[in-house]
Amino acid sequence: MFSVAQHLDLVLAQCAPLAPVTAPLTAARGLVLASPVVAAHALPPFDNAAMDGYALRFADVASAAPDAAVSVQVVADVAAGSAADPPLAPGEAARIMTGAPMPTDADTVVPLEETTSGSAFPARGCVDVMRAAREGAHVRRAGEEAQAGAVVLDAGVPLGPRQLAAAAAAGSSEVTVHPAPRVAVFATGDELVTPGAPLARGQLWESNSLLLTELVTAAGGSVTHVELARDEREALRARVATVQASVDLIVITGGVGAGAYDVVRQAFGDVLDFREVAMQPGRPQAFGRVGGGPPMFGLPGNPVAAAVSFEVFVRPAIARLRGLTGETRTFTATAAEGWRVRADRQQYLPVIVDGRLVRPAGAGRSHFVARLAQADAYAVVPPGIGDVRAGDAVTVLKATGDG
Ligand SMILES: Nc1nc2c(c(=O)[nH]1)N[C@H]1C(S)=C(S)[C@@H](COP(=O)(O)OP(=O)(O)OC[C@H]3O[C@@H](n4cnc5c(N)ncnc54)[C@H](O)[C@@H]3O)O[C@H]1N2
Ligand code: MOO
Repeated sequence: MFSVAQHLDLVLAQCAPLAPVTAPLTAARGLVLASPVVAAHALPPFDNAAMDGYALRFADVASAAPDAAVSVQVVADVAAGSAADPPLAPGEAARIMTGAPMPTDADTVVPLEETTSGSAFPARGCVDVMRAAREGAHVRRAGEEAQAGAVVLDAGVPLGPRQLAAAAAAGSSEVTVHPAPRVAVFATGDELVTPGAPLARGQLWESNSLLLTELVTAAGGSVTHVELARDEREALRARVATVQASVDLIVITGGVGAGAYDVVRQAFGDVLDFREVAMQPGRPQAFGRVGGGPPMFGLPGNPVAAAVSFEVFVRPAIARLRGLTGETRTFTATAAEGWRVRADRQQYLPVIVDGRLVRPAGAGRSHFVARLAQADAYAVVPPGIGDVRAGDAVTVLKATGDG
């Protein structure tokens, strides 16, 4: 029997970050940076106004007060996007809009609310300044957020909405990223039929391929192939051989047991590592490569076992292929009620999370796929701990797709 950690070591040793590619920002969401993003220019690129108002020399209006306004002559108008740099003589000002470049001759912006201009906000003529805070007020300085060449995003960062905005603001149109792993999902089992089709005696509606497709997608993989395979050894080998050149990972469920018709073991028993892992559910596991193919998982067919095996082994493998490091998926919670635990295996019990409390979702049997829908995480109880009592602190593994 192998520990969970030992089996995870075997898996991760076979998974390396995928070779970097260049992607346009618009196609990079969810991908992980392989190279840092550096600022092509200073951020902001030029001194600019932080408020709609008047750009002027502070010295001209330093004495301004509500009862002692100082008049300035507005001689120019600078809109955002304007390349103009109007000269300003002492006592002169330019009307300026938020984001517009500061005239070289000005050092301060007086917001329109601090003048007598009111809603008229004139672009020419005399305006009375009632207050000027300080020299440099309401000016956003070139480079105050980042200097040209500064690292804005480090390698290893996953690109979400805010990171993509930062890359765009830094002047990047494309980024160097690890591509999303392409994943093939196979469900196996002669007893399985498509959901909704009539069931004959001995048949079951197939759910693992959808479960795994959605889990892979939510974990940042790209499912490019989904197939329901029959319990025929040569046919499964042929299908895997056909698909493996065009994917980065293969996930098969069912047929890893020692039963007479367990097709994954029959087809790949000589090339994959078939292991008993000290976990409940998910004890039978298979992993390895077929020929020069990509890493391949044989997960147990019981749906809860497949779901747990995904979180414990497949998700970390996908994270590694994506170039992610240090993904933390666990947190500590308190058991709202107790439950039984087998002492010889690491238990993964589907639980309902309620703030910092967790309680079992359903009975935690490995074929209870309908009740799995109530769970939003798995309580992880290491071997040797024994039963959990109400009030105990427990480690909880987040379920993919629930944040
Ligand atoms: N004699 C023993 N029998 C079993 C053992 C054992 O140690 N000795 N282990 C049990 C455990 S634990 C598990 S888990 C399963 C693993 O077996 P397989 O991976 O070969 O899974 P299957 O036999 O193919 O299926 C198990 C169960 O799950 C249903 N299933 C399978 N695939 C799907 C799917 N895509 N969608 C929905 N349901 C699926 C299948 O119909 C079976 O009911 O072995 C135990 N037996
Ligand atoms: O360990 Mo099996 O994986 O319980 O259902």
